[in-house]
This record gives sequence, C-alpha cells and structure tokens, in this order.
Amino acid sequence: MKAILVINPGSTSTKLAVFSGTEMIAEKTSRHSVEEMSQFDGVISQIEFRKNMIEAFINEHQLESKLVAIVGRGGLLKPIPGGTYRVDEEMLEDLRTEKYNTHASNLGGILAYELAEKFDIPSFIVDPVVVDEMNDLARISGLKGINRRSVGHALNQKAVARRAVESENKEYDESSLIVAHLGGGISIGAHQNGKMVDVVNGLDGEGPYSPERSGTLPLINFAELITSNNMSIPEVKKMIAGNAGLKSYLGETDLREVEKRIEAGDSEAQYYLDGMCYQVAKNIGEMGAVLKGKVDYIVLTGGAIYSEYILGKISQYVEWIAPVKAFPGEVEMEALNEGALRVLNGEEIALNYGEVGQ
Ligand SMILES: Nc1ncnc2c1ncn2[C@@H]1O[C@H](COP(=O)(O)OP(=O)(O)OP(=O)(O)O)[C@@H](O)[C@H]1O
Ligand SMILES: CCCC(=O)O
Repeated sequence: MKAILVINPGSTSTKLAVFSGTEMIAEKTSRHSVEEMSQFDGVISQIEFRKNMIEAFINEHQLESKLVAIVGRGGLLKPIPGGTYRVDEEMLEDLRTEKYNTHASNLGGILAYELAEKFDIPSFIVDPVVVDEMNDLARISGLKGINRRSVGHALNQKAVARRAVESENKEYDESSLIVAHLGGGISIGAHQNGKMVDVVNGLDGEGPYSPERSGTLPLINFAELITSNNMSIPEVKKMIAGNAGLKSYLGETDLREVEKRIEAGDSEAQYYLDGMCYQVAKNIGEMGAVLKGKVDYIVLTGGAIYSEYILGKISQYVEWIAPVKAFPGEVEMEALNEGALRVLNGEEIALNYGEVGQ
C-alpha cells in the first residue's frame, strides 16, 4: 500500500490523516488546551511538540515504509496562486522566520518538510491561506502605502465551493459563489469562474468579528487604544487576531459553550452571538455586490455551521441573495490529499514557490 500523510495544524488542534488513494484509512485529531499551549511563546516553538505527536501516529499505524508523500496545510507566505506547491528551502525560510506573520498553519509546510526529509519522500502544501486571485480593484485599501491582501481559508473555501456546484452538475470554473468559512477566524470569499476574486480577511482586521478575531474596528478609537496602552505591533496582532471577538466580549471561543449559555438564559451571550451573525451577513452582502448580484449559491462552512442557530440566523439575512448551502466543518484533509494526489498521478505539476507570486 502507498500512503499519503496529511498534517493540518490549527491554533487549538493538530489534525492528522493517512490516505490510500482517495480513501482515508486512519485519522487522529489532538485538541490542545489553552494550558497546554501556554508553555510555548509562539507558533515556531511548537515544532518539536507537534512533530513528536506525528511520529507517534506514524509508528502507531506502521507507515514508515508505506509513505510516498507528506502534505501539510500551507501557511502565511507571499501572495501566490492556488495549487499544489513542493516545499523547498525558500518557502521554509519564509515560514520559519514568520516573514508574513505568525499562524498555526505555518507549521504545516515545516512539519511536512522535516518529516518527509527523514523518509526521503516529497513534501507539499496545497492552496495555502495566502492564495491570491484577487481582482486589482480589491487590493485598494483607501490609504496610499497600504494594500489589502488576500488571506483566508482558501483550501476549504475552494474545496467546498467545488462540492457545492458539482452536486448540481455545474462546474466551479463557470460559477459565481460566496463562501463564508466560520471557524476560530472567519473569511468570506467571492468566487467567480474558479477564482477567489475578493476575500474578507479577518486575520488582518477586516470583516465580521469571530470567536477570536476583532474584524473591522473604528479606526480612531483603535488608534487611541493602542497608543494609550503603548502597545507593540506583536501585541496588537495578538489582540486583534487572538484575543478579540467573542473571546473579548464573553471570555469564550467555543461556540457550543456560548449556545449553552444562551439556553440557560444568558442574554449577553445571545446579543454577541447574534452580532457576529449580523456582521457575517453584512459581509456576505458586500461580496454579493462584488459579484454584481449574480450569485449561484452562498456556501456556509467551518465548525460554526454545525450550529443550527448560527446557520439559521445568517440564512435569514442572506437567502434573498441566492440559495444557501451548508457544509458544516471542513474538508481540508481530503483537499490536501487530493492536491498531493493530482501531482503524484501526473495530472498536475507541483508549483515552484520561487517562480510564482510577487
Ligand atoms: N457542533 C458544533 N456546534 C456549534 N459550534 C461548533 C460545533 N463544533 C465546532 N463548533 C465551533 O466551531 C469553531 C471552530 O471551528 P473550526 O474547527 O472550523 O475552527 P479552527 O479549525 O479551530 O479554526 P479555523 O477554521 O479558523 O482555521 C469553535 O468555535 C467551535 O466551538
Ligand atoms: C485562515 C486564515 C484566516 C484566519 O486565520 O483568520
């Protein structure tokens, strides 16, 4: 048997899977508590911890002689087109030095490379969070010297977009969709004829607030807050992308716990959860304008969409735009495997990081 190992590091989890062809033959999700992660002073210092976990998984499933490739969820790199990339030294350098900011998915490429090197097999990343297919107008921020950048859950957005249209016997390359991914972070993409032509980038402080991100903030109040607290840039990044949103309002990022509080009569929890749904809906409307109202489907995905409450709230606001399709959770493991398989089967050539992007 030939096997592909898939590594998907998240801020609160490490998801592992092994595939034979398109069949998932084993999987494991390790959840990392706030206490467990508090021993690390950042993402890069978690490499050995996560690597030990993956090596135990390889041993447990006796994969040493079966692995033909390792694929990891790609991280914050320079802006690049979608596709499967071979992990090379230049990419590794950008990930290890966190040149384009810190993110748990940066570990995907690093861990895939370091483990694959040991087994003398290739390592890949697929559709990383920086996939850039934005139209030129979407890049303008409103202030000379600052450009918007394309950062989002590209891997899952593209994979569920394909599944949504294929279930209607349509082609992704000929469809117009709005895809909202609601996880710990939220990103919302306008997909037109196979390209994500605009994306609401929650990591850099755009769009709706999420369980742990602030989304858009009133700029003057924000500037006053950071100057009066003498905050450094790393502190600001941590605040807007890790300690904001529901975490700042309710001290909670787990939406299941927020719903339990609502059921127990906590009106504050309901107010802020409803606010998040309202802001998501507003930004879906914005992407509807990007697509000039020609929207085949609105696709809602990510862990939050397991919640009937959240799905219902958002749908109420946006279903006049286009039919809503729900894909709770994500299909990232399958999408990573499929990306590696397309290269191993010769259907696609692995892209070279040094030769693309800006
Ligand atoms: N059954 C459920 N009902 C309600 N919310 C859920 C359910 N399962 C997961 N969630 C919520 O989904 C959120 C996590 O989503 P997801 O797993 O997509 O995020 P992540 O992988 O940690 O981050 P990201 O998707 O931003 O990379 C959490 O707030 C979690 O509480
Ligand atoms: C996946 C990149 C966006 C985010 O984490 O908010």
